[in-house]
Amino acid sequence: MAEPWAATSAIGTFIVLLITMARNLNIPFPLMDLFMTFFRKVLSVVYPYEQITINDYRGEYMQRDELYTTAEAYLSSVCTSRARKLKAELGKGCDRPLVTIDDNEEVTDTFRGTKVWWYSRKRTSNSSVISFYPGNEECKYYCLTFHKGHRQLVEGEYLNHILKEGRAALLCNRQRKLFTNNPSSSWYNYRSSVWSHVAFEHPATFDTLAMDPEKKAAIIDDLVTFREGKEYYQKIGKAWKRGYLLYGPPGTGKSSMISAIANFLEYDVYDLELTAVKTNTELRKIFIETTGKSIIVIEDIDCTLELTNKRKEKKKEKDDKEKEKLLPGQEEKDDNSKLTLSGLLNFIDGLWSACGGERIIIFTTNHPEKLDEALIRRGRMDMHIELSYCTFEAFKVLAKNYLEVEQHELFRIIRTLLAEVNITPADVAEGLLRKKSRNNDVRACLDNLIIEIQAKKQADEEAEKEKDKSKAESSTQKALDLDDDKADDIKK
Ligand SMILES: Nc1ncnc2c1ncn2[C@@H]1O[C@H](COP(=O)(O)OP(=O)(O)OP(=O)(O)O)[C@@H](O)[C@H]1O
Ligand SMILES: [Mg+2]
Repeated sequence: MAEPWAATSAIGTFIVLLITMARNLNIPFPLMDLFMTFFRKVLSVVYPYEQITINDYRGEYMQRDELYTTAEAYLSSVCTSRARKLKAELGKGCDRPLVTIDDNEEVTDTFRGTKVWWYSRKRTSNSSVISFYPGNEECKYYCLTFHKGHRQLVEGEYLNHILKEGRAALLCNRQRKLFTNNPSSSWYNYRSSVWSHVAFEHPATFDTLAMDPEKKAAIIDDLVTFREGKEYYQKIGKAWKRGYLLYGPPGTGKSSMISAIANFLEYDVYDLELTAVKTNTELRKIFIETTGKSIIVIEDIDCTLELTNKRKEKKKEKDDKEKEKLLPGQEEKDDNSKLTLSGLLNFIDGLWSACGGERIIIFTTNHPEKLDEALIRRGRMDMHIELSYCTFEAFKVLAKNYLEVEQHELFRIIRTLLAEVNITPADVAEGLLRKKSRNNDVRACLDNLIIEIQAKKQADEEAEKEKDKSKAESSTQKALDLDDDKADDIKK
């Protein structure tokens, strides 16, 4: 049997010839119809192929069909080596050109030992109506042709295989994004949406992140387990999401770690600015408009909302008094008209998290002790990660990245100093930076760092002395005040 496309074009030419002949010989239509029915029956015996058409656009509003885009990506990743005519396109949201088979080109693919044929085709409309929608004048489509004996395999498994592999290929090729939420006052403009985005291009990775190697390995292990845990999460009945609380002093790498996680998992980042959110209802809308394979970040959570223990307690007393005056049902309505801790908690572990694929939520703070326990309990913030002052191990990572040195005689002095002084990786990184004034010299950079750490040590010691001095002064003052009180009592 000839290849399907050779047979198809031969049959096509034969039919065109027949119709032309029938017209020339004035053969009546019913007779011709009878002949065609008979011809189709014979054809189904001698030509045992069936085909599925996958159109580029579909529906009343001409949306792009996902099966077409995933098939395109699949063919681009799997079959282009077998095609002779290719085309390259820079798709929307992609950071690399997509090379795929050109129009009117054919390729074959083999799935579980079964051969299938893909034809890329273009149909041009004869209609003179001008359409707003793309694809109305010109429709591209793929014809997937297969032996009729393999119909079940193609419909049941091969198309799903195309979807899965094509989605994975699209994901590899896409430009990742950094989203920020727009103030709700601008949502009602038809052009603006809840989130705006730019390309996410932060270069921080786990290789450039200076921290204890064991801790780093544990975090990477946790992320890999999460990424590969779809079936496991389903089995244990948990939404596929994970929360990380990053805490530590300013400049210890919390934001850098978020970028490292995003680059490692190849996820988008949604940087949620809570101060721009006024109510729980707005928060719900914002969360619902995030997509799967994303990281939702709330930086400096202790500064953005009244979520700290003390403020909450004070407020509780006030709220309790006010609630007593409210009518039944009014309380819930009022909670939705402002942003509350319970509103935030609802969305961390509420229903939203179950839809649309895996998500990670990350909070950062300089003061974890100020946060409400409910907010950071395990199950919400599953892993608490402390980013601390620079240790010698962390310094070695920075030295390797910044100066490309793994050993140096000055490392010994730096090791001793780092054990005594609290200095952030940000300060160490700045001290190591290659500069023209340091002639890009490794020794000059390390010397400069030693000077900086020694200066920090001195400053810390002076601050400590100052603290002791003021402590002593205040206790002397207290003692004096006490003496005065006693003297007054005696006088009385
Ligand atoms: N652990 C680290 N490893 C590598 N570089 C670091 C690290 N910590 C800080 N840096 C450097 O310092 C800069 C500031 O760090 P980063 O913004 O990640 O700190 P942060 O903990 O988020 O601080 P803040 O609490 O003020 O937001 C980074 O751009 C990076 O160059
Ligand atoms: Mg930060």
